[in-house]
Amino acid sequence: MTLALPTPAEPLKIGTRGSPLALAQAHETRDRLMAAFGLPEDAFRIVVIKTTGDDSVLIAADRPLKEIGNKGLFTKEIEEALLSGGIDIAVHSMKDMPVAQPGGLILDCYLPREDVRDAFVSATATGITDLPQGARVGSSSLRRRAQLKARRPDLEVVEFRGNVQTRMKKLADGVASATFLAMAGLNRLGMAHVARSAIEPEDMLPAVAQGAIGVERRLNDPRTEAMLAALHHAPTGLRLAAERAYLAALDGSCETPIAGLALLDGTDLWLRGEILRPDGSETITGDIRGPASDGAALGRHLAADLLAQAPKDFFAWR
Ligand SMILES: NCc1[nH]cc(CCC(=O)O)c1CC(=O)O
Repeated sequence: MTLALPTPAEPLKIGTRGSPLALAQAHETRDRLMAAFGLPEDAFRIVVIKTTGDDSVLIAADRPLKEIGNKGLFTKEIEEALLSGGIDIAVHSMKDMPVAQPGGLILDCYLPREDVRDAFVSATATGITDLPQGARVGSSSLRRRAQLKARRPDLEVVEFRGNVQTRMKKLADGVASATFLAMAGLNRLGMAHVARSAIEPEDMLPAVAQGAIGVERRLNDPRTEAMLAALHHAPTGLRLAAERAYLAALDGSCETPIAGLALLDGTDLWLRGEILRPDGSETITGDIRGPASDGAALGRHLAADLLAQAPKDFFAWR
């Protein structure tokens, strides 16, 4: 079924970062809009926007992510373009999105969620357990670093950034024996074959919103509101409402090793959470079940539960 929509005079401008994954996500969004409304490709224009997060000096490969900070690193310039009318909608990896959007913008359209799992990538080992004693693993994600150290304190973790190709080259050059990538990104790039194994959430709980794409728009823009409403995947929206409320209540940023995942079980949500010390020396976990319509409340309750379990100095490194 195609939906009727007023024919626009101008192509709808879709804003995105320029990385291969960001472009794949922008194309998926465009393709879904074309299919939903029976529109031709030239009804859309994909506009690439460079963000602070794409600045190669600021984001120098050996600079720890936590030094750089993450508040809107990949989103600020894109949101400015939305507000100024340079673009009409913006496509984001929800994993990288701050929990609140700037005034005048709204994020209420999610595409169907991809695989939520982390991929284990290595030429020599099949998974975390068979890495040799003291092996070097590359990751700049505080969550993955902490989760890995919690399971294998003997391993050495080194900073590891860049796109998939860059990271594969670093592995080939022996910079590390293994790394992690999101299965979602690999699938969307048609590169699932580089995953040696997919790590189940029971073994490594993913980041909040991992695998989900969100489409942001201006408030008071009825045309994009109607278009995105038709695209929105409600089950993904219910899951992310719980996960993002949980993250917001923990005041999460990329300085905080936080994991969280909601699954739908009929009309109920099952939300699991984990917070860790950055060195993996302590892990606090919890879960909660309840009606999917109460997702945000479930998220806040789980966050409060984990915070109540945390010893006084648990967040001292913040
Ligand atoms: N922080 C970078 C980032 N943001 C989203 C993804 C992958 C796609 C996703 O999780 O939706 C990645 C790379 C990675 O973790 O491998």
